[in-house]
Amino acid sequence: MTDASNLTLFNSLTRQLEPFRPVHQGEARVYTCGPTVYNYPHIGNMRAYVFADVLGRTLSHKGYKLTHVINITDVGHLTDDADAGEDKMEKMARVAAQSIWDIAAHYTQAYWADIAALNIRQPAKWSIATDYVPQMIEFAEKIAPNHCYEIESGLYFDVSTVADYGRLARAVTDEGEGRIEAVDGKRNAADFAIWRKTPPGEKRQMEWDSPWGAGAPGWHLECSVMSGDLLGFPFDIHTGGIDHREIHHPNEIAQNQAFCCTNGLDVPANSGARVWMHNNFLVERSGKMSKSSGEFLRLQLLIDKGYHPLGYRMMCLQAHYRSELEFSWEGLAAALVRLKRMIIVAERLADVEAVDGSAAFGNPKLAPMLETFEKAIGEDLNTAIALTALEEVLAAKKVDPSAKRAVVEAMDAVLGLDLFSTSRADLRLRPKTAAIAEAEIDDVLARRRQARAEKDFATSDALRDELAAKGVEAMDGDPLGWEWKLG
Ligand SMILES: Nc1ncnc2c1ncn2[C@@H]1O[C@H](COP(=O)(O)OP(=O)(O)OP(=O)(O)O)[C@@H](O)[C@H]1O
Ligand SMILES: [Zn+2]
Repeated sequence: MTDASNLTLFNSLTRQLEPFRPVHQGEARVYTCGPTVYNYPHIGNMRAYVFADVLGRTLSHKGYKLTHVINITDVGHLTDDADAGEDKMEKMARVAAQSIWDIAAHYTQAYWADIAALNIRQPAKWSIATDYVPQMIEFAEKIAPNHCYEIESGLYFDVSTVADYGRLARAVTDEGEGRIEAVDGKRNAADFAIWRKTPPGEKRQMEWDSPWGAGAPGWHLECSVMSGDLLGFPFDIHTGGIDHREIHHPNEIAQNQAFCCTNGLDVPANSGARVWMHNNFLVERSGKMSKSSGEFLRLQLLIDKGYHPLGYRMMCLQAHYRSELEFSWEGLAAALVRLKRMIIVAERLADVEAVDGSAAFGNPKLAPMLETFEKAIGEDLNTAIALTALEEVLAAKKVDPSAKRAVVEAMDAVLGLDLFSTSRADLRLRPKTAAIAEAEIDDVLARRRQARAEKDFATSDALRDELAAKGVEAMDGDPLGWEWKLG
């Protein structure tokens, strides 16, 4: 099942599908831009990590030794990606009247809880930006003589000093929205701060001494430094949401070019990563994705409304990562039902022991399904088709159950739906607002079953009405075996 030659990925740098060729034989080194921990992540943010997780699982599945790094941005990300505005962390700390360190700790924990709930694997390392400030200063000192200039507000990177600035974004350097901004003394509109000085007379909560005065590193510098330090230039794959293709990643690439040239590294090394991959956005029409709106779409909100988080993972997998995905509650409910169908079949395999890979994968009934799966996932992570292959395996009749279990396990190791550890009952969460406890529902339903068995339909109907009055609908003969839902 591990056919390492069979993986193509869409490289945003070339806008083409390319066969994956690792920098180091048998290894895959991946860096994913992590969250800015100034607030809870919304489910759109989490789509970026589901995507990176599927990429990592696929690389492992194809036989590569994976080293995955995700960072935590706890300093330096401004309210405007185009290098203007206030530090998001400083701003939240001011509004909440709390220390930045407390804010960062709280929202990092909240993010990790979402990571766990979505069955996203732990990376080899979570790199915390504030742990790398000395390395950032060192990196900046190295590239400063040939690529940077100092003005009152900080040390700026001169984008005209590197070849082909912005080729990832395919942007015109000095034009376009978001690129014109008002820092006095900048040489080019696209130049960006790699070190922001604390203005005279002010004191920031997070600041460090540097050759350019007290201040804080720029967000783009952080990712260049952490990825290069932990994975070595060049490494294989750098991921992030599609918005990063426009500013953050072009700026990282410019810094990496400067660093690699300064350090005599090869030309192919100079983008830092060979492949840059971007997930498209999760969108929502009424704007609830934005953290500035009151009730924004957090994973916890989905859970509070009774949707198991793996239903959201399923929703992500149903779309290709490069397509925009529109969020709707109906779509989420449908994804959850689909997951439940799979789990019902998986429960039947619960006590079956999986046979050894080669015996299972050679099974004549399952082999074509496996081939479809391998091809789909190997073609730029086509999870939508991979899911249908998994469903075919689950539905296959007259197949040795141990072979079936082995194949389902192998496929689920890539998709991460956690089919063998999640039960049907786990999936049914009681919404926070429900006026009745589950035990009470179960009790009424048991009495109702008894009444029906005794053909006492008057009592049975009365009990059904009693539940309905509390917002619960009894479901007779539901094909998925759900006995009730909220009406
Ligand atoms: N709606 C979305 N759908 C998918 N990915 C997204 C979406 N919004 C942001 N992302 C990605 O989420 C990841 C985390 O982003 P980050 O924590 O920096 O938040 P952000 O981009 O500042 O979002 P926000 O402005 O809403 O706080 C990044 O890879 C980003 O590209
Ligand atoms: Zn980044």
